Amino acid sequence: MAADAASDAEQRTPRPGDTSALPATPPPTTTPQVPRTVETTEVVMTHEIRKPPKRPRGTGNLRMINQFEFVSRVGKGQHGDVWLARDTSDGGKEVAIKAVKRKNPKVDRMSKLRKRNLPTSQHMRLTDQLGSTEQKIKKEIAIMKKCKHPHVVRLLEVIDDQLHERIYMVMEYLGGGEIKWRNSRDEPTLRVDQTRRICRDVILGLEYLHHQGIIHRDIKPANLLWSSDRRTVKITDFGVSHLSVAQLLARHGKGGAPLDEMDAILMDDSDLSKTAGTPLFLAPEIVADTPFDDAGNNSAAIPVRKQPITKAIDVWAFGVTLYGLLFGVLPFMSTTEYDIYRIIRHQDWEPLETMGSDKIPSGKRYPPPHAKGDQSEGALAIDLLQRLLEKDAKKRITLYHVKRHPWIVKDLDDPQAWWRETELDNEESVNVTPAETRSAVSSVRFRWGFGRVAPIVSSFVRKVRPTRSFRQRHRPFTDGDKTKDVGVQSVPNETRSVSRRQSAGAALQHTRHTREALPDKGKQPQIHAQNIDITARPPSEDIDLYKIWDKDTTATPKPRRGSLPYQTKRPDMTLLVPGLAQRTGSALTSPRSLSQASSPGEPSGAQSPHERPRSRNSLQAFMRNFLPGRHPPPAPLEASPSASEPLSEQASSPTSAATSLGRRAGALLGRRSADAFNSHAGSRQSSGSGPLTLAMRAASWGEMADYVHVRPSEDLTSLYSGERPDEGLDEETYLVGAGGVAHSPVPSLPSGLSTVSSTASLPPPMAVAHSVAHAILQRNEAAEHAPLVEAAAHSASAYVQSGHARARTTSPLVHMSFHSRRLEGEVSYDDEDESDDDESMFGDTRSESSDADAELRPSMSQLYQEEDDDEESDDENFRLEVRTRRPSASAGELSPPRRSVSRHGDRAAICI
Ligand SMILES: Nc1ncnc2c1ncn2[C@@H]1O[C@H](COP(=O)(O)OP(=O)(O)OP(=O)(O)O)[C@@H](O)[C@H]1O
Repeated sequence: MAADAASDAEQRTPRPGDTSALPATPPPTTTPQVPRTVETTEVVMTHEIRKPPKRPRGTGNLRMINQFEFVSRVGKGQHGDVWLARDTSDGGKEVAIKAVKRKNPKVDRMSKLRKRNLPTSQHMRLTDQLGSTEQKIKKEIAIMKKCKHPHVVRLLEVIDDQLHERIYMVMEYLGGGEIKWRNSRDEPTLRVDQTRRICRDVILGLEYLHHQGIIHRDIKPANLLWSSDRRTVKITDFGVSHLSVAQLLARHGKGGAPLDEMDAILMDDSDLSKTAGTPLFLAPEIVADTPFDDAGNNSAAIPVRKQPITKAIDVWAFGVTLYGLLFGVLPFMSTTEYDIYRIIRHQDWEPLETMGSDKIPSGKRYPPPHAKGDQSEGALAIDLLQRLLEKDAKKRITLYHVKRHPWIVKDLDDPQAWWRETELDNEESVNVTPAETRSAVSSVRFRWGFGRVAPIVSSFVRKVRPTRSFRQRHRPFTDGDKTKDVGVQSVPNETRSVSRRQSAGAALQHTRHTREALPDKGKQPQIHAQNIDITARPPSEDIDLYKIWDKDTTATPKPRRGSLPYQTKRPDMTLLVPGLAQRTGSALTSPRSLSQASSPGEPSGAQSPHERPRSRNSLQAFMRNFLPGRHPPPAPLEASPSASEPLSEQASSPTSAATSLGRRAGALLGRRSADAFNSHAGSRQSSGSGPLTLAMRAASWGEMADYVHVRPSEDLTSLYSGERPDEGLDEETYLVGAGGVAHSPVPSLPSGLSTVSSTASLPPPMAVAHSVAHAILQRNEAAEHAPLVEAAAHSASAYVQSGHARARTTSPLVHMSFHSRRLEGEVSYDDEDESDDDESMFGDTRSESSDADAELRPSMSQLYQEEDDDEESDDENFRLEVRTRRPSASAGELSPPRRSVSRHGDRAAICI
């Protein structure tokens, strides 16, 4: 009996390479005439931020958003941090909350820079417009709302905090964290059988996603999370995922929702042409963009050109992941992005001798294990990898067959039962109706939509800061002006739909594109099937491993024009986008610590005082840490204050408050020169009772006291909130105030240029301009740069004098950075409240320095453009940067907050 069962099981279990043993392709999904809409998730959409309840003293002071209490940060993503939180309305149930900013200029710019280095596609224009942070968040939420599966992380609630322009995505919490698949010696940490179990979970999750028309696009170990008991693995991070309209059409056919009513953004299949995901895990068809190889030959040896981007990219990424889990390294490795693309396209992979932490022999790839009839653990694994890492997407194994591969089911007592139990019930498949799609997006509001006034109002409300009046150009500040206390008390809870301003063109294009592609209802699935691979095909039909792999695909291709391998570029270019740690090499904060300082839901104590706050909220957290007793000043300039002395007490003594706070500001943040700071102690004393006043601030920069307007209420917020951070200060950085140039405010760094005294008799704007020019000239010692630099300085000056900028200068105005001996930057007036920007990102690794490019725009007024418009111009070239710093509240006449770009060209970045 047992023997019969065993032989039955053996018969049922396909042998590796025995294609006949693999189950037949599943029958096509039956197409319902009128697709049934199944509400798969009950994601709560919350637009109201409730005031946290008062809690008795001593019961903790954790930050709350509605009923959720933030506990600790568990991860950091590109768009925001992920927190462990407790749902106080549900017995303290643990949830994960991803807090993302709707707009992230830094990420957007970086992705633009990156995008320019990538192969373009016919859809690039459209996808460019769809690539904003806001757009990604929308898509991620809309996609996650569709998912309810044991192996996909669930979205539970979306909290839309309009006031702070943040979205909180409340998800189920996966306490086991990311899969740790290798140790520091690049050895695998998982046993082979553990890897197999993980794979089974991933296959089920992926199969479900594909069934829903969702292509994940970023499958990798980091996006696979363990449950707390480590029994289950779930797929997370839908940041670049895609909901394929073609796939949905294939499922629902004619009965599907009319496309032109569907959301253009969510359903745009042209989005697939974007290179998204993690480079090392990208499929060959994503990184291939021409029908020719890099040597210009129409090479049949490379079978992956111009292939449609389909769900097969997830299968490839799963293959790379499996390889990583088994061997502790990835199959295709390189230090540069360009090179990795070439390797993925052309290079073969090799298994290591053993796999897993239990070091099971893996065997060789050639001859293929199936040809030898080898059914060992290693042979089966290699066979599966061969099928997964098939460069030709058409020949790549499908998930249906992965699920039935002998290695996957090797340790299952009853694979048939597993297949049966995990089969997706077609009847329960999700359909996306127009209404559902609309609500998936519009229920999260990203802009207020009440006409033309809305942007102005919302912009004002969200940008206004307690100590900043940049937005109040029509209400000049006076000392008695109550508007200094303007804060944001309440925000109308509008429920209008998403503004499509940014993507109106995209929607239009999409509609056209869609209609052209779908001229006739009856042909819909077929037409799309030409572009998008929507049907599972048996992998056995045309897979011949020898045929594919015996071809010589290792010839080094000639680099294409416009896509130079990274290494071939000028070495100094790499200096233009260094990490902060590389650039500063000093007591300044590292990029990591800086980034970790940013958090909307920062629980107290989570930040170090050395970390720069990025937002008003995190600034408050920072300030808490800044209080005496928490973190002693690292480099006291004077005698340390009593650690137990509270801030308020210190503030009551003007001199001591000013001195001690100023000292901490200088020492902790490394922003100001110790010498300058001390030499203006007198000014500091005039600062009144405020914590760190403008007087102190100005004094610390060598500014003249005459220009200082003291506002007692001003505190450190004015210094940091929304202003350009000085995290990038290094020996190449200068800060220029009306009174001169302060160089190297970090004491540990060499000081070359100290002040420019010759500007004392000039009015502040001119002084600034001259200071800039002087500083640059001194630094560069390059006379040939003089005209350019002077032109820049004068233009900056004209800008200031034209009334667009402050009439008076009370704080460091000019921030210049020399990234390298031949520096590139741009001229831009940037009011972004995105303090995590740093000038390095404006360095363009591709642009060649050329005097021909070096010109300032004649009219600075042209610099005033809409925020969205200037994104375009960012792309053009990157030369010299001039940024407008946010003035403080008492800065007098203020300019409207605008930013834009103009160019000219020497290698300096100037921030005004
Ligand atoms: N539901 C969750 N439970 C537990 N930890 C999570 C959860 N979601 C994310 N994390 C942790 O937070 C980290 C960041 O998650 P996120 O999805 O933001 O990653 P990312 O891919 O870098 O982000 P982004 O989409 O912004 O690029 C993850 O690597 C993981 O460690």
